[in-house]
Amino acid sequence: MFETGLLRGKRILVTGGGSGLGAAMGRRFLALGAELVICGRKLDRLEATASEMRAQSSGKVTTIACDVRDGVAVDEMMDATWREAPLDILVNNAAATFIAQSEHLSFRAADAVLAPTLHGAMYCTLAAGKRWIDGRHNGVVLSILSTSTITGRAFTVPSAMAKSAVLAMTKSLAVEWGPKGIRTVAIAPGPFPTAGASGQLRPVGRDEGWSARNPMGRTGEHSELADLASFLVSDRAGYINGEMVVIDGGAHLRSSGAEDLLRWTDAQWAEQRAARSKG
Ligand SMILES: CCCCCCCCCCC/C=C/C(=O)SCCNC(=O)CCNC(=O)[C@H](O)C(C)(C)COP(=O)(O)OP(=O)(O)OC[C@H]1O[C@@H](n2cnc3c(N)ncnc32)[C@H](O)[C@@H]1OP(=O)(O)O
Ligand SMILES: NC(=O)C1=CN([C@@H]2O[C@H](COP(=O)(O)OP(=O)(O)OC[C@H]3O[C@@H](n4cnc5c(N)ncnc54)[C@H](OP(=O)(O)O)[C@@H]3O)[C@@H](O)[C@H]2O)C=CC1
Repeated sequence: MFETGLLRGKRILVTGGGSGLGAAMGRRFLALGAELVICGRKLDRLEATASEMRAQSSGKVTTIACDVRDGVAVDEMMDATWREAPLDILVNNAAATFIAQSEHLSFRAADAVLAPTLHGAMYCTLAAGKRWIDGRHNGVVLSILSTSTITGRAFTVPSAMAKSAVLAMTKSLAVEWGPKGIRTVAIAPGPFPTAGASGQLRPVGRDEGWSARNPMGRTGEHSELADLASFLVSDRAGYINGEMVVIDGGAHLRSSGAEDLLRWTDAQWAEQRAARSKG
């Protein structure tokens, strides 16, 4: 789809790059000539993903264990990265979510989603941005958001709030940092099956009709999201700034995707909570 070497010479950090969509984007960036840094909390998973990537590509892959909820750890990760060379592109992909009735959310439960999804994206963006500005280096920040930024989404309220806040950051920094050579862009994916998203959002017994109800009759392919991300972070998209691109087959034009949960009974929710507390 793209010219070979579209991302040659680009150093890209993907947060949460050890699994799911982060790993899919990382693989495509490598194939297009980029050098990749992936971070997450679980070093063993990062290493396993990096080994697979190295087997498929000659590009350089570095892993860093980093909890993006911890600003000090984020600064240390950026220092370690910059010691070799400046990053060119940051992908804010790490996030957390789960379905729950909002009246049952404890403060800790709300923070378990807000901290990685909102604070993590903000800490990484600030840490990369200040280094780019100090070093007069151009940069791109791509944040992976959700169509909940357009529709809102019942039963995943902390995630919808966090993603909307990161969209506000994307638009605000486009104006503030654009003149300093930093582009900020975002993607709002619809349903793209991953172990993380399915585990958190699709417990056994939840409506199975997502594909059928999608205007395109299917969920997204990881390669489709990776293609869009590759274009948006590339110099070919150099005039796109402050925008969020939706990739969902048109699903959000029909519904937020959570309306089936309005039909869940209190007993079903109680069962969901019990399953969680059993681990
Ligand atoms: C519903 C919409 C469908 C529409 C379809 C449209 C397309 C989909 C759009 C999706 C948008 C976003 C998607 C994603 O983000 S997918 C990524 C999913 N991946 C992850 O979440 C990975 C990271 N997850 C985690 O780290 C954990 O799962 C967790 C989020 C739970 C955080 O772990 P942490 O160790 O920090 O937290 P604790 O286990 O210590 O718990 C902290 C408190 O949170 C409470 N909790 C945890 N899970 C639940 C739950 N399922 N329900 C209610 N409460 C929960 C827990 O009890 C703790 O609180 P208390 O101490 O007060 O008990
Ligand atoms: N799949 C889908 O349908 C959709 C996904 N999205 C978004 O796409 C992105 C990727 O999701 P997906 O691939 O599905 O799910 P995953 O669960 O596979 O991805 C989440 C990643 O974030 C990392 N992560 C979570 N918490 C932290 C933390 N505190 N510090 C560092 N890393 C962390 C996880 O690694 P670790 O556990 O090792 O820390 C994991 O690699 C997310 O932003 C999600 O909101 C949006 C809409 C739809």
